[in-house]
Amino acid sequence: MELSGRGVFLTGGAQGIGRAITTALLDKGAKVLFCDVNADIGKATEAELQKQCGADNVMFQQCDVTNADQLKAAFDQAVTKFGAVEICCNNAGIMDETIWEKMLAINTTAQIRGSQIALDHMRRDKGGRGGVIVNTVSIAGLIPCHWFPAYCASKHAVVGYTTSWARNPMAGAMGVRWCCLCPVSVNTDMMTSLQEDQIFDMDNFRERAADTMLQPEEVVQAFMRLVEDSDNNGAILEVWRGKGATYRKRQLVDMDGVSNPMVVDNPSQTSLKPSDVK
Ligand SMILES: NC(=O)C1=CN([C@@H]2O[C@H](COP(=O)(O)OP(=O)(O)OC[C@H]3O[C@@H](n4cnc5c(N)ncnc54)[C@H](O)[C@@H]3O)[C@@H](O)[C@H]2O)C=CC1
Ligand SMILES: CCCCC/C=C\C=C\C(=O)C/C=C\C/C=C\CCCC(=O)O
Repeated sequence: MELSGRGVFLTGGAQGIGRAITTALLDKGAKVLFCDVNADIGKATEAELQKQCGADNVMFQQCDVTNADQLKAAFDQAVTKFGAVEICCNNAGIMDETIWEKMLAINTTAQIRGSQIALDHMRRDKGGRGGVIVNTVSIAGLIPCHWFPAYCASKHAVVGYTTSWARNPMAGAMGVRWCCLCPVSVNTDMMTSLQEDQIFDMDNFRERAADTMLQPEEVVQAFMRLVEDSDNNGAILEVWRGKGATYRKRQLVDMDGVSNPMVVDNPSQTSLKPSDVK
């Protein structure tokens, strides 16, 4: 997919992964409306990016993605400004097990709602131009994570939702691709400002994550691959430090030659050992 001139809608773009993706898309000539609940950081980011890339090419809209009306209005604003949206990135997310219902509203419900709004606008069988919907998930959407069970659930749900739409028999006629971006831990505010009680067993996770942490730019490369590969509907792209981005395959594995074969996602990258299989 050629990106120059394409209209983009992205949530949670004031900082972190969303800001890095926005910057990279602008560098490739796309036009981006990013929204965020944080108006101060959003406006500051808008000013910096407009200076770098031109005031007509990038725009910020304050929006709480859990507010359905605000989310629809922000998306519609992108359509009005750019003529059409062909790339939608549902990216806004939080990690805080103490407010898990709000976390599910942001990480899951709003990503589903944003996807539905984008699909309605993009689908070719209803007069749209087609496009791609990329949902920022996480490795936590693919494997169990005892440090943050509700976050993990919020991300697994998005993988199920996104890949289910990709399998729709009408997908070809709709002309809309569905992708999951699944990085391991990334050095952003989400990670650096996390408080002790927001996840379980923080010290253990810190130790585990120290060697595997990505920079936002590494996630951007993976995002670009998802958007630019035009034959990847239903893709789940994992991003691990040192291994770069790899498309994930589910495999039927006979773990120990004794138990029933089971479906495992990339066994070498999970903590599963044959002795774990009951
Ligand atoms: N940082 C990490 O280790 C990883 C993050 N992710 C996912 O990447 C996405 C982006 O996260 P980061 O850039 O790391 O975090 P971040 O905290 O740096 O940025 C998230 C942005 O989302 C915005 N946001 C939060 N709630 C919102 C709401 N209700 N409405 C609108 N905007 C809202 C925040 O204001 C912030 O600007 C999230 O979905 C996160 O789950 C995935 C894997 C690893
Ligand atoms: C030290 C503070 C950690 C704060 C974590 C903040 C954000 C993390 C967001 C994620 O989406 C986490 C993504 C992946 C972690 C899941 C598993 C890591 C397992 C690593 C391994 O097995 O090597």
